[in-house]
Amino acid sequence: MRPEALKPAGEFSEAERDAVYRAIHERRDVRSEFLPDAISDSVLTRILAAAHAAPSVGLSQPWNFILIRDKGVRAAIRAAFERANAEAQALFEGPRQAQYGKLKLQGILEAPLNICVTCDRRRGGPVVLGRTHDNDTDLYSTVCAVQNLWLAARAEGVGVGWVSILHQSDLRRILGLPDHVTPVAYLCLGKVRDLFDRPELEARGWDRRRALGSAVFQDQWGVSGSLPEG
Ligand SMILES: Cc1cc2c(cc1C)N(C[C@H](O)[C@H](O)[C@H](O)COP(=O)(O)O)c1[nH]c(=O)[nH]c(=O)c1N2
Repeated sequence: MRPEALKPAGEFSEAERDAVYRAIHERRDVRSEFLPDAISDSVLTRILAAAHAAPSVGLSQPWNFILIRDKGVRAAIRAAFERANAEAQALFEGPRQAQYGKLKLQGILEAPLNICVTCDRRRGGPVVLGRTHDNDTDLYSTVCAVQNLWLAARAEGVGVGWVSILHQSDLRRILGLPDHVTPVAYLCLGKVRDLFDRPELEARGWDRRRALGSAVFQDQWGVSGSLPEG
């Protein structure tokens, strides 16, 4: 280790801490609220730099960001979504099927910018530190980049919607991805004025957020559902 690379961790002021938590809690998945205005290059660069600062297995930084503005490309993706979405709707039964049909689950054409975040499965060579016993850690790293992007976008007043109702094969064909590159996230981005104050799927009665206590166990699976002590 080069000692000169170490510096005091430094404390966040209360306002800085509040801002971080605000971005986390006020981040939303956006499908309909996109404004048509272009995202400026400086804002986009900051958002992408935040994504690119994500943790990655063995520092392999396996992501790429494909910026998609072309209307023809977006129309092809939108058509692929429509096909996949019809298949998805058929998988739900009873009243859920009709309820699903009423949800808007993408803003591919309304958002001025789409970004496909991909993972290069060869990045870092055949043996990557930390990936030796879990080959999917490159994909997890890429998802970390997506989350950084999503949070930075919130702070910049830019909405992000993740569209996963797409056959990977369609994405590969339309975007010309080589076999060793996996599309991880297809994102729609645009400035927003209004945002839901809670997940839209909750506001529309599809599902509810679960209490933190139901997600936390002590020492073993399911031993208790209480919050950690401390
Ligand atoms: C991996 C993955 C994939 C998808 C999503 C998210 C993630 C993490 N979400 C968004 C999802 O519905 C949303 O995050 C939750 O409903 C919680 O809402 P907020 O993100 O808090 O607004 C999402 N939303 C949507 O309308 N269409 C989609 O295809 C997807 N796909």
